[in-house]
Amino acid sequence: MREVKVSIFGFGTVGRALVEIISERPRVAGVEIRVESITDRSGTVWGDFDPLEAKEVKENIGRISALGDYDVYSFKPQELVEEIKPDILVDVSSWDGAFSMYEVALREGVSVVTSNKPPIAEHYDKLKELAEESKAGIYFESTVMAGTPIIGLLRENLLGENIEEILAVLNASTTFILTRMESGKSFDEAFKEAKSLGILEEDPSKDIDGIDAFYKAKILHWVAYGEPPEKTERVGIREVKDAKNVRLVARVSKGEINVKPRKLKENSPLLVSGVYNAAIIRMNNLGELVLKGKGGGGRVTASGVFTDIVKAALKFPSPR
Ligand SMILES: NC(=O)c1ccc[n+]([C@@H]2O[C@H](COP(=O)([O-])OP(=O)(O)OC[C@H]3O[C@@H](n4cnc5c(N)ncnc54)[C@H](O)[C@@H]3O)[C@@H](O)[C@H]2O)c1
Ligand SMILES: N[C@@H](CCO)C(=O)O
Ligand code: NA
Repeated sequence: MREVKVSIFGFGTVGRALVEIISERPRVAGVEIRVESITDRSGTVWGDFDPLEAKEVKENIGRISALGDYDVYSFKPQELVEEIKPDILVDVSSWDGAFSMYEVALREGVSVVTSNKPPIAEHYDKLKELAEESKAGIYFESTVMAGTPIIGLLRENLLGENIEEILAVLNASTTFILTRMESGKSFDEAFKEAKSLGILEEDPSKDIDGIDAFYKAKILHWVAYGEPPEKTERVGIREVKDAKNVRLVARVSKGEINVKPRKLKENSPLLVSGVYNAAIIRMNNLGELVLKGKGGGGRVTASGVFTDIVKAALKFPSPR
């Protein structure tokens, strides 16, 4: 059994769901996962604490520093890796600037697992280079479609294909809002309901204005083509009046991404509802491949993060 020490950065909806799944499945595929530290904005707990007790304290008191009987450290994010030296850094925070922390981790040979999109969307080439230099890995399944495995599908498979186009509904919050508006709810009523599901970003304008879907489309472009897009367009859902069969659709093709509301045909695989995402991948040999699955929610996202932790522990290669 190979024990891996993980440092969890961020302890919100996804981070707390992750410690639940780790407690349910501590040993998988010859890997034993040990939570070495957990960080939120109030500090870092490190050592022989019970992650489920930390989850209770976070949920009841709101900050992990209230976990009594354990030392609480106030590491800067970069210090965290240098002091704790985990095997794997798991970022489940909403810190857009987390790239600087990943850079330190990868240079130290610490693999990075993340569900946080901006660092991957804005710095994929540099992160890949750092990972290759230090024989660490960068894994980000849950940045796109949460635990639904579109990233693994593209990074580890389809290597004989030209990816001609990807059309996808990648944001669960706007799908939820649009489907509630279809059934007669106002935008504001639907927005409030989405908030209660725990799928909205810490800054919900990222969902509404298409920024979250745009980050995800950019990540798909990086993985499919190994470069950033030159041509981009982004329109959110604030101006949608008739929501019937409308979804926020991302289109990715070589050199170009756009995100905008589109009215879909009744039989379109993209006409998803609730927290479901869907993607149509068009290729030269395989033709059309459709992937549909949940794209939001704490455990849905933590599931993809968990798989990436095991892949990182096994030093799973990612050709793309
Ligand atoms: N919830 C989902 O369905 C889902 C799905 C896919 C990806 N994600 C992504 O996963 C990440 C976590 O999502 P969530 O739903 O748990 O969000 P959340 O808002 O519930 O939790 C984010 C946590 O990060 C913490 N944080 C932010 N900046 C920090 C910093 N500088 N230092 C320490 N802690 C910091 C916040 O305090 C918060 O506790 C986000 O990047 C989100 O975009 C979420
Ligand atoms: N806010 C995001 C969470 C999943 O990335 C969404 O609604 O899809
Ligand atoms: Na995914």
